[in-house]
Amino acid sequence: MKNNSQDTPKDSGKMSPVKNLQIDSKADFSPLSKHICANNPQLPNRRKWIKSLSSIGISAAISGLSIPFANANESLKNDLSPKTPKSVCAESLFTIIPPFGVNQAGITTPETTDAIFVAFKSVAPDIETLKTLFTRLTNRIVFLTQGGTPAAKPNKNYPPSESGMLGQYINPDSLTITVSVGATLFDKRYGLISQKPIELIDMPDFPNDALDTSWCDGDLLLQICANSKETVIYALRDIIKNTSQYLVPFWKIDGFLPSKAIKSNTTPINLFGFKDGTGNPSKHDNSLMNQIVWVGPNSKEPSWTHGGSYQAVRLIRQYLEFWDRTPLKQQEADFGRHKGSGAHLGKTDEFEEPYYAHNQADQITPIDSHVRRAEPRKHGRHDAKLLRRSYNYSLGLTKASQLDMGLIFVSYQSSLQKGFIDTQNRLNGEPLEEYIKPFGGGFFFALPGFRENEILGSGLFKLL
Ligand SMILES: C=CC1=C(C)c2cc3[nH]c(cc4nc(cc5[nH]c(cc1n2)c(C)c5CCC(=O)O)C(CCC(=O)O)=C4C)c(C)c3C=C
Ligand SMILES: [Fe+2]
Repeated sequence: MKNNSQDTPKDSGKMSPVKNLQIDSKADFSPLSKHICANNPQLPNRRKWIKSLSSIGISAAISGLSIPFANANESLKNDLSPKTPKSVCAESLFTIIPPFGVNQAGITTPETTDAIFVAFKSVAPDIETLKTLFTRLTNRIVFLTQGGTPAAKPNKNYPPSESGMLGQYINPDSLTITVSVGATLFDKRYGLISQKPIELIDMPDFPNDALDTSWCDGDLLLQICANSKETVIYALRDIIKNTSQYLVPFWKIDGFLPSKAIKSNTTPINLFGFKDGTGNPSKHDNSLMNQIVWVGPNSKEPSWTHGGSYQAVRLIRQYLEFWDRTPLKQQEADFGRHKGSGAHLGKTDEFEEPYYAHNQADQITPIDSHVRRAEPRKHGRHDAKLLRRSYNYSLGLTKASQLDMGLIFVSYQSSLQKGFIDTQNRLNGEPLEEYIKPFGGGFFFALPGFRENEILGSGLFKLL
């Protein structure tokens, strides 16, 4: 019988399939706790939950047998996009975001309270070893995101198979692990040059940037999201333990979002005290997502990229002490929205369109404001062809005894140029720049999704 260690399935460097158990995507993954989900008020009791698991074959996972991870049932197989689960309870330790699909999870799936972004340099000596790395990574993602019992305890003369920090059962906790690659992975080392996504470049300096190279770029980026700190830390430790021959962590930053907003599925409020995310395109609009987020067959991109997305990550320090001494009127003018409601200036509803959408001559929202520069609405909506999925960070104090806090700005887009770069160029010189300073991040390409029995990035490797 196999367990979930890094050698399951065979870690031979060949594109060996990932085997797994079947799980019913419609199964009840509501929490055991007494918490009542706003969108799932009818909770089953513990016995019912365990029954529902055993009836779908999870018992093998719970008892630590062969392949301790689960995957989607037939209906999920037929519909591979990682849809927002219908009865997600943000507080639930038991929510599984299926890792399989045409697109990776963690992009249009619900935001979580916690995240880690970690960039790695690859030390895999050749392409075969790189394939082995992606096989291992896939196996760990499949296990961690669906939970189960860690591998059996080994001989006491060896290190344990995992950290043990989550106890004897690993809950899925809405965990997603999204894998992206940087432009440097396509350098001479692995013979991948011809397969590079055409717009993938190292992140350039923008005018307001003060980039610190120790916080920039990387061969590979993991975005690890879940609804607790311990779940994201556990996942990162597991991945480091299982990939340390191939990957060296290069920079890492922890992100958080207000749990109140995540639980109630409302727009998170950022560190400046403004609702942040209101203007995003709807993740539930598949055709909009295909246009704005996912690389598709209508592009000139290499075919293996279809279903992937360009990812822009910007580490942006926010000068909070300075901001907190700024008059409300100025704060609202800088953003172009009201502080409490998040509505456009002069409006009351968060989602109401601004005056300038219908009349470009209107000045209620200053021309220079953040939202107006980002999304001028000169030709309708979505001038900014990107989907934002940002987190706050907190790194302690600067050498000047100021709060070292800010935004891990993350956007996904089908075109880096039409998405992040064009939008950033419109924002260059905005009044908000007095309060923010980008110091790191990078441009990456989030790999397409993978099916059960497939390996992340297999499309890329098959072409070689
Ligand atoms: C290049 C893209 C963007 C960067 C970088 C960026 C930084 C940044 N943004 C905020 C806070 C807010 N941004 C808001 C809206 C908004 N921002 C961008 C793009 C970037 N922001 C876009 C495309 C939009 C949407 C505009 C619209 O549709 O009208 C808002 C308003 C609420 C919302 O729509 O989300 C806030 C608040 C910070 C603090 C920041 C850097 C630290
Ligand atoms: Fe913004």
